[in-house]
Amino acid sequence: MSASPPPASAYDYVIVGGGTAGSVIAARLTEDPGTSVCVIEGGPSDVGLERVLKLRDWLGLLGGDLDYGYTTVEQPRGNSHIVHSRARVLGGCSSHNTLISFRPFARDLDDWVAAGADGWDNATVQSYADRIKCNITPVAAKDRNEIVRDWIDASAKATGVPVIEDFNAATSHGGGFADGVGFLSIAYDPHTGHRSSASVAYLHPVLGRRGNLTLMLETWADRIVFDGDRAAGVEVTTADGERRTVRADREVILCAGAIDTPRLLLLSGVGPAADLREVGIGVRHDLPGVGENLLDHPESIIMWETVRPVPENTVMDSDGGLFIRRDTTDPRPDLMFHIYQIPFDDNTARLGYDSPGPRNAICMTPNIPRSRSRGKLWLTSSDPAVKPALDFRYFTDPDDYDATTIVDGLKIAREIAATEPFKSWIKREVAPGPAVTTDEELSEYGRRAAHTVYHPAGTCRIGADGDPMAVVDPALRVRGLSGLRVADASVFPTMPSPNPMVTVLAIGERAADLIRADR
Ligand SMILES: Cc1cc2nc3c(=O)[nH]c(=O)nc-3n(C[C@H](O)[C@H](O)[C@H](O)COP(=O)(O)OP(=O)(O)OC[C@H]3O[C@@H](n4cnc5c(N)ncnc54)[C@H](O)[C@@H]3O)c2cc1C
Repeated sequence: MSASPPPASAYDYVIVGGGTAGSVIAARLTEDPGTSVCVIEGGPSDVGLERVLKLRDWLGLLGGDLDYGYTTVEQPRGNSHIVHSRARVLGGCSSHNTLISFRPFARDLDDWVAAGADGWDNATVQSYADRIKCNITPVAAKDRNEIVRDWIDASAKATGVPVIEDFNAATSHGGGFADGVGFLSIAYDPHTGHRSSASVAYLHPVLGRRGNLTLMLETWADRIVFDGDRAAGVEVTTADGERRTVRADREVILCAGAIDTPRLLLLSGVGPAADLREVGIGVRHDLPGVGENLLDHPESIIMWETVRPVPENTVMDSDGGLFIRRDTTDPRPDLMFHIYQIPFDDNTARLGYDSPGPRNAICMTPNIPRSRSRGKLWLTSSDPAVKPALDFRYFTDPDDYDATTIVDGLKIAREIAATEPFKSWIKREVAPGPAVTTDEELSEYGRRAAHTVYHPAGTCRIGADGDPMAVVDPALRVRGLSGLRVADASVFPTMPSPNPMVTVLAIGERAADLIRADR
């Protein structure tokens, strides 16, 4: 099967990035046979690529040939060793992530509207989430691991939160939930264990069937080409090293993700003028918000050795979630935990902790749903091959809210580990270990062993017209230029409380409508 027609010189729309949002937009726009779309994707196809499609193998993809692997600058109050995995394959991060699927909460979207994202209210965004084609389902009965069941029971008992059977049922038409614990909802096929990623759900069914959809794989977008203030195409380097320009008669749509979309704008002279001049890039358009407002969900880890091997059945070794609400003035949870049924030990091993065998560890990773630290991304060179600098400024918020949240999380995790039926699984606490007890010690350990839930976002945020730091308007058009839109995780004004992929998919769905409406 030929995946797509041979490249032409011009298309109606050129999409940079066949990732999570890019796959949705490409599929939706080409439903109209009269609209031509070219997707420039840095990675290969995932069709038939079993190591990608088999969801349980996700961890093996991190750090490999399908991972761009972005490091950070030194984090004086956090962990300087975090590597931010970003997928280099069709489907983007939905092709190497864990596909945990949460709709955003109503209050998260109220925050967006308050930040100037007119039209991104809860009712509208949920109606786009209703359209998502990925197969999102709570963990199937056969995949429900005994230790996760016992952890859910113990969490409910220790913390008083309800057991929730389907988290998204509570969110989609109910606005969200305050707290709860349960098996996660995951975008997968329980019969095959395969991903239901953005590429699987949106592109695979149409590849080779739509003459108006062209994929340029293993092709890197180096710069946006402008005709005056209008984006007229993209300069790319193809798999065999050829440099060429792919022209867009209508629009260029950037879907390269929260790191590579601002990187491409900056390389194209769109960003903070002084920063661009410093690296010798001519200023096309002074847009000070590009690369600012770098958001994430930071997490830490507590690990135990188990008395007997953890049973094998699972979706992807991280099948349960717990939400706690400490601040009762807000309807949303403010502390989340994933459970890992494997030793998730990169950061603890670096700190000198031992690691139980592969089937003899259980971990909890408390994370901060609405972290108050804000980071920045910038270029250190005009060479497109040089990776940008990322400074998440982890744990730098003035009230120490972020570090306090992690300390609370580690303490709650210990209470759960002391509660039956989970307690009977535990042989010993491996990290941070029983000697680490005071808030100061827990904060120090929690920040040094910190990790990312892999959710960078916000670096080209939506905002109102008068907001100088807004990069795109509420219709996702880059401010001050024409023919150029951004649609991916970089447009988030603030971070949705839970895992963000469903929000990104909904952005893709709505972006397609906004693009069609402007046509
Ligand atoms: C390991 C991991 C686990 C995660 N787990 C979850 C989870 O369980 N649930 C959840 O909700 N979220 C999860 N996330 C986050 C979620 O996957 C992302 O927020 C989301 O997929 C981002 O989508 P995007 O469209 O913004 O970017 P991406 O999906 O990253 O798409 C960007 C695409 O652009 C391409 N690209 C980039 N630059 C260029 C260029 N210059 N030229 C050509 N192509 C380019 C890339 O190859 C990629 O395909 C996880 C992320 C990771 C990394």
